[in-house]
Parts: sequence; C-alpha cells; structure tokens
Amino acid sequence: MLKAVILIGGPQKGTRFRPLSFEVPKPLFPVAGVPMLQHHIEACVKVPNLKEILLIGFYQPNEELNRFLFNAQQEFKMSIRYLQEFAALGTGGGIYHFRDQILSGSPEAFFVLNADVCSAFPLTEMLNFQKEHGEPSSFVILGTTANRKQSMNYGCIVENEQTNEVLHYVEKPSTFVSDIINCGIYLFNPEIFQHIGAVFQKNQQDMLLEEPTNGWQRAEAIRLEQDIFTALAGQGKLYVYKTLSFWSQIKSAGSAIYASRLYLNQYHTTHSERLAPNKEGGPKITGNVYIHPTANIDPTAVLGPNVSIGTGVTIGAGVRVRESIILHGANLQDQCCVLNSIVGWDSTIGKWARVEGTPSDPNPNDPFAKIDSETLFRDGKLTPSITILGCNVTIPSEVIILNSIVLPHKDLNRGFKNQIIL
Ligand SMILES: Nc1nc2c(ncn2[C@@H]2O[C@H](COP(=O)(O)OP(=O)(O)O[C@H]3O[C@H](CO)[C@@H](O)[C@H](O)[C@@H]3O)[C@@H](O)[C@H]2O)c(=O)[nH]1
Repeated sequence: MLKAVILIGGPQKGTRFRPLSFEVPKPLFPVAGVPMLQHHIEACVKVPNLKEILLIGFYQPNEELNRFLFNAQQEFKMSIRYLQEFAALGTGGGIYHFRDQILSGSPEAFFVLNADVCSAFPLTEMLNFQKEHGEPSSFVILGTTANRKQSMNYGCIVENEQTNEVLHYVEKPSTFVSDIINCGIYLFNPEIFQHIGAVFQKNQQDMLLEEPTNGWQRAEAIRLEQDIFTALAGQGKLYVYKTLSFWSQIKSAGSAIYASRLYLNQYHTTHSERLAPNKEGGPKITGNVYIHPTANIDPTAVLGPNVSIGTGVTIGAGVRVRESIILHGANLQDQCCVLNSIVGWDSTIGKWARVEGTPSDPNPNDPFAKIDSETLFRDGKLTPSITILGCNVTIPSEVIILNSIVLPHKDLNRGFKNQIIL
C-alpha cells in the first residue's frame, strides 16, 4: 500500500503571492480552473494502490480548506486529511511529527510533494525507477534540468551518471554546483524516519548543551533538504529520477499564470472536457481556455490563449482576455481588455478599460529556463510584472492599469502605471 503527503506550508509562507493569498490559502488558489492542490491529488489518485493523501501544514483549519477536503474526498473517493503542525516544523519536521499517521496501515512507501510546484507528477515512473535502481530501501528525488544561473535558486544534485545515485546535494548554493535541480517531489519508505529521527535526537542533544532559550521547538524543525539529503548523498541511499516532462515552481502570482498555461496544455491528454471549444453562439476561443460552466460570456468576446475563467464571472460584449486568470464573481464590462493579469474575486472592470501586465515567462529560447519568481522590487523599483487586482476592486471605464498591484476593496478613480495601490 502507498500513501502521499502534500506539504502545504502555512500563512507565513506564500508572501510573494499577496494580495491573492489574503483571500484564500495559496495552495487553494485556482490554477487552470482548479485549486493548485487538486492537480497533485489527481496525480496521486491515479497511482495504483495509493490509499491515502495527507496534507501537512500550519494553517489553522479554515472553511475553504474544509470545503476543499470534503469535496475532494467525495470526488476522488479516497481518504484525504489535513494534519496541522503546532508550528512551522520545516519540510522534514512535519512528516516526522506525523510519522505515526503516515505509517498507520503499514504503507511500504509514500510520496512527499511540495504544494507549490506544478508538474506532470510522474509518480508511477518514480515507483518503477525505484524498483529498477538502487537498493530496495532507497529514496528517490524527482529532478529536472535547469540552466546554470537559475539552478542556484533550487536544491542542486550531483549524480553518478551510470547509477543515478545522488553523490552530492546542496540546497540553493551560492556558486554553481549542478544543473540538475530538486523538483520538490520525493518517494520515501518508512526508513526515512530513522534518518529524520537521528537529526531530531542530535538537535535535542545540541540544545541541552546550549544556553536555555525558548527554542524547544527548534529540535523538531528539520529541513529535508539541508538536514537529510545533504547527509544521505553518497551513501547509496538517495537516487534522482530525471524527468523531461513539464515542471515549474509556483511562488509568485506571475508564475500561477505560467503554471496555468502548462496545466491547460496538459488537459489535451488528461481532461479535454476542461478545455473550452469554439462553438456556435459562444465566444471566440484561441488556444487553451478554461471556462467554468456558471460563467456568463457574451458571444462577441475573444478569449485566449491561456485564460481561466472562474465561477459566476460575467464577460460583456467585445471583451478581450489573454494570458490571464479571472477569479469567481468578476465582472468584465463591454469592450474592456485584460492581458497578463489576475483579476480578483468580485472585481469589476469598467467599459473600454485596459488592464495589462508584463509577463514573467521563462526565456523561450532556452529549453532549460525556469520562471524567475522575482521579488517585488529590484534596485528600489517595482519590477514590471503581471497586473493583479485584489478581491472586490473596481476599475472605472476608459482607464489603463499597467504593471500594477491593486490591494483588495479599492475603488479606483483613474488609471495607474507601475504602482502598488494600497
Ligand atoms: N508542512 C510544512 N510545509 C512546509 C514548511 N515549510 C515549507 N513547507 C512547504 O514545503 C514546500 C517547500 O517550501 P520552501 O521551504 O519554501 O522551499 P523552496 O524554496 O520552495 O525550495 C524547495 O522546493 C524547490 C522546488 O520547488 C527545491 O528545488 C528546493 O530544493 C526545496 O526543496 C512548499 O510547498 C511549502 O509550502 C513547514 O514548516 N511545514
């Protein structure tokens, strides 16, 4: 029997996702029409003999999360539970804290997935790879190739090219180590807890020797990457399965638009029913577009490529939307234009208004380029990025909003360019 754990972090995480993460926990933000986490769950339920999915994080249980869990259990007919850490215990501390829950029912192996990645999740391939490579109790990291410069933003893996054993692991190195990076998707077996447990014991002993502080939590805060992988590298225990399929991190709101594009494209093979067709009396669709069945769209609107339209959205005559996510309840009035933007829940864009951002796509000429999840400011200036309207924002008619972030509940009375509107 197999299980899967999804590390969903908590409210202090996902800061680059503000103001969108004010309204909904980042792992539930819709990407290609469904909550980010649902893509992980859909991949897990396809794995034969996978019996339970555990979400581990430090969010207070909340209505959205409960509703999501309830719906997902119903839809996928699988046990999907949320386990709340008492504090941020790190990527290794959380699974160690809940080891009894993970091991109940005696799974022979379990996946651990970072929630903030978008991937084709080649989980069955990882299982097969594990059977063919290394010793029976070895662990597998999913890896992909990045370019030299960007690789340093990730965990970097040096492998034995014949055996794929991980010989050396460095988390976010300051100089180049390897262009194979950690995708944040792992296959473990119960033995991993011995390794995490040894780090926990050592942390505890170290703390006894230190001056007393209120650092009692520190022994439990364990990072898989720095504390476990670095030590396991070169021990014949850790292997890397390199994937050629799509993969990206979802850190910033801009990367959610990019991730949407990747998932919409995958829908051709996995969920063709989620892709809007061009049909008589409907809007003109170019490329891949997701439209929730409750959205009300004027037939003269032109949508796509890479557009996701949420529940109850209204789109008026002559509206143009491209490379954007329109969240539920938004109202795009006649002839407005939305490009490279995220329009927040229940926002209204007036007639003939133009809401536009700058895409932060990876360099299309570099096959290994990843999306740069830029910080908001560079050299004291706001980095040009996608435009984000928080929830319940009103944009008046006939204005331009360019490369701006508008915080929730703002009623703007003019156009803005390169600004954060508080
Ligand atoms: N439950 C729980 N989850 C956590 C915690 N801290 C982080 N997470 C979750 O663990 C994942 C990793 O988060 P970060 O710690 O922010 O790491 P990162 O910068 O994303 O880097 C990791 O992922 C990269 C791939 O996306 C890797 O390349 C890198 O090596 C590392 O594993 C995210 O899904 C985050 O929500 C925690 O204390 N508790």
